[in-house]
Amino acid sequence: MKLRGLYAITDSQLLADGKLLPYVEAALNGGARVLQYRDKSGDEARRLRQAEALRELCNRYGAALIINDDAELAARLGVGLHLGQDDGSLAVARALLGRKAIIGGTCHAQLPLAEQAVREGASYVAFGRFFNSNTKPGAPAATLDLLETARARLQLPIVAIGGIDLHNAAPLIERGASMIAVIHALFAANSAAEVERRARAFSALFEQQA
Ligand SMILES: Cc1ncc(COP(=O)(O)OP(=O)(O)O)c(N)n1
Ligand SMILES: Cc1nc(C(=O)O)sc1CCOP(=O)(O)O
Ligand SMILES: [Mg+2]
Repeated sequence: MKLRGLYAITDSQLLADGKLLPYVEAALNGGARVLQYRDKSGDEARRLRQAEALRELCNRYGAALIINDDAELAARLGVGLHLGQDDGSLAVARALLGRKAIIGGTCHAQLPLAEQAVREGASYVAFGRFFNSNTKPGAPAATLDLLETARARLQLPIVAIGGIDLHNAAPLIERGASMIAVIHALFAANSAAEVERRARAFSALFEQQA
């Protein structure tokens, strides 16, 4: 599938109390093309149950499901994977998940990390954080210039992440981001209808620059 558009990432706090499935469905209905299941709890049974439900939803909407951090869970479900610098080897994950799986890697603000991720078989690279992030305030900062340089040097899709909202997303797409990954500005909403409205607005930014 083409990796372009809104990349929604779940958050266990924002999507507690029965919000996970309705809010994610609203994001998919609003046009999110990729969904990452990001859950830092060690509750394996719940993680498996939730990830299976998300896989069913994503299949229904023709979106890709990516599991954060957990190559074993991704392999068990036959879905994609996102790995950070401390989450294990991309090359090992590629061998485990096969050549068709979508596998992404965090590259912070460092092109050499992206070049290494390419060599190890990544499907996309992620740079960030571009703005102040509610979800991850301590993440190292990346610049728009880095994005432009990366776009010129790398042949694979680039994901931008960190503090992205409807007011600051457009320049990231203009400067080379194929996808924008969003947690707070998408899911910190009072209703599923509001999540869908935001997802539509994020997705429309890509149509304007097609
Ligand atoms: C699309 C995307 N980009 C970056 C990250 C961050 O991954 P990581 O550095 O491993 O941090 P955690 O998300 O695991 O806290 C991501 N998850 N997704
Ligand atoms: C999970 C994550 N990784 C980042 C990085 O820079 O690698 S920033 C981030 C949080 C993204 O959430 P929000 O859209 O709420 O800022
Ligand atoms: Mg990680």
